[in-house]
Amino acid sequence: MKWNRYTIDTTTAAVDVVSSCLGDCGIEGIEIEDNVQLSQKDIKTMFVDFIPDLPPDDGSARVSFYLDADEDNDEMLKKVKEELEDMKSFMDIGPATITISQTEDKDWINNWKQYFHPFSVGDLIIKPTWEEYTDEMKDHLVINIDPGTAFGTGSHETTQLVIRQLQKYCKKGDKVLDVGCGSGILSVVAIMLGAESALGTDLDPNAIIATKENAEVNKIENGRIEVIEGNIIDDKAVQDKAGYECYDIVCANILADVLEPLSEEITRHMKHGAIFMTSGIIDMKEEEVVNKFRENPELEILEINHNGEWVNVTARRI
Ligand SMILES: C[S@@+](CC[C@H](N)C(=O)[O-])C[C@H]1O[C@@H](n2cnc3c(N)ncnc32)[C@H](O)[C@@H]1O
Repeated sequence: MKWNRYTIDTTTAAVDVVSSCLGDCGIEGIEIEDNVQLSQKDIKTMFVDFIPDLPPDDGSARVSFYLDADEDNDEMLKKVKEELEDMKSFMDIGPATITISQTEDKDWINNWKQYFHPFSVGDLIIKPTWEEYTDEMKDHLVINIDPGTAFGTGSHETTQLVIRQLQKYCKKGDKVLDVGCGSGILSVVAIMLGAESALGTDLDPNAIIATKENAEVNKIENGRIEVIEGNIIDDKAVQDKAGYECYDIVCANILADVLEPLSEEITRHMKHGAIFMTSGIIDMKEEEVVNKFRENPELEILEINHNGEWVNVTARRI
């Protein structure tokens, strides 16, 4: 589907007013671009793979909206222009010029790919599926990843914290449960490190698709990576499918609010002595999560590691 993208040149001070004027015209869904750096507080509460470097903030901003390119946009555009003109008599909204460009859905979905390039975590190299193998990769374990619209290129600190724990604890023949598998990256890494099988679970149907595709692209034999859509914390059907007392390793890179109830449920699925490696915990929640883990008498905390603001807690089932 083709869209016309209309971009209004305005100022950071007027962004809210311009956005609400678009809402009044009946436009749903806008995009705001400015060069205001994210605060540390913003960054801490976001779960994003890439934070772009921005040029200096010059006070300018752009507000864009999208209209179906196959429809007549003239009437809506006239309405928007009239609203902007009205507003100009009340406050400075910058030039308020409107420029048009065309775009397609797939551009929005694939835009992030320009930032994703091969990188290493310890000895392991993580490579986007669309990039070529190079000579430097030949003595390394290389995994190919295309997360699609799921989370998990491997470049996020939280994913890397778990990958390092897998490198430390994953043994040949292990059975792995990957709760919140996203792109399936942790399951693929576990298999590459010698695990016998990995079961991924996720609430997001796109994660289920991405995990299957990433298993295939890494030439992992059928059946070694399986996936279930659903919530192991409170869905009996998912719990039964996953099975009990059968995993050597459970990895879960999910936010603290999910890990806390998960820490009550998960030991039933783990063998005695199995390892529970978690990440996705922002540092301000570390103490809360650690205390919650300590409430489960079957969990013994082995390690706490940090990467930037993110925390990994690794525990063992007694
Ligand atoms: C930060 S991503 C981690 C993806 C990947 N495992 C990684 O380490 O890069 C968290 C994933 O957990 C999923 N998720 C959130 N709550 C969940 C739950 N209760 N059960 C299963 N998956 C969940 C999200 O849909 C998301 O795909």
